[in-house]
Amino acid sequence: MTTQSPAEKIFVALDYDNMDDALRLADRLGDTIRTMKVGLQLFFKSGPVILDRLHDMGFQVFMDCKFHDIPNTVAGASDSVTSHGVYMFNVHVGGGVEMMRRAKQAAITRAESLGIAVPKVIGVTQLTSTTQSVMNDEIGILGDVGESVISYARLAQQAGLDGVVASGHEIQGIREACGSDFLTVIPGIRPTWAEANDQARIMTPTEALRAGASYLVIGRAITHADDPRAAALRILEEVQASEGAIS
Ligand SMILES: O=c1ccn([C@@H]2O[C@H](COP(=O)(O)O)[C@@H](O)[C@H]2O)c(=O)[nH]1
Repeated sequence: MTTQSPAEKIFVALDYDNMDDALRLADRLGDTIRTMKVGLQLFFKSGPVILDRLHDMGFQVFMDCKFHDIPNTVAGASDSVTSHGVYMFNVHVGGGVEMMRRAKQAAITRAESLGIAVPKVIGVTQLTSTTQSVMNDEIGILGDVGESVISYARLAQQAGLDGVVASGHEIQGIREACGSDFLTVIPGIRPTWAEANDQARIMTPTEALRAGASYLVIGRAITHADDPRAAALRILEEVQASEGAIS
């Protein structure tokens, strides 16, 4: 397993409503950050061309589309997103094992037919905006939110997925349950100087990397900063300054 630098472990969430702003930000970060996350807001405004533009600029793309549908439909969507050469995409674990299996299989089949790398397929567990009480009282899932995430991670692994999206608080439990090769992609990342906004289960970049996160997803702490590039560099400096934070 190759050791990655902190910058390689940070995915920047390009949550913009237009392609120009997204590409401008990506361009400003291009000498440090390797992977950009494209979500539904930007994708619906730009269309798939945003993926081509980011690839042309040399970025890897995490397509955060969170598929959740019947297995056949998710397999079709996985086939389509794979044909754009993305590095990673995700599906909701709540769709079940068969749905996740079909997503991964479709990704493998399409990537092999195109002779490209098979994308990492990642399962979304409990959203990082979900609190204990929202999960229990609104959604109606009983038990502890952390335990629910770990049981979803086990299901994702059983289905052959490469890892899960979870909060920083569950990294250690996922590693114990699924092993250290199973990827943990962690949003809800907040440096001490950033607002929590709508995120509930948050952690600082340094804490999450210390806990063993494979990747951090960071949006507003960078994109809403007065100087996004300075914010990204500050995060990298904080992480690098914390000895032993990087595995
Ligand atoms: O559980 C989840 C799954 C996905 N996300 C996405 O990550 C970013 C986080 O952005 P911030 O501005 O740093 O809060 C955003 O694109 C979400 O859609 C998540 O936050 N939690």
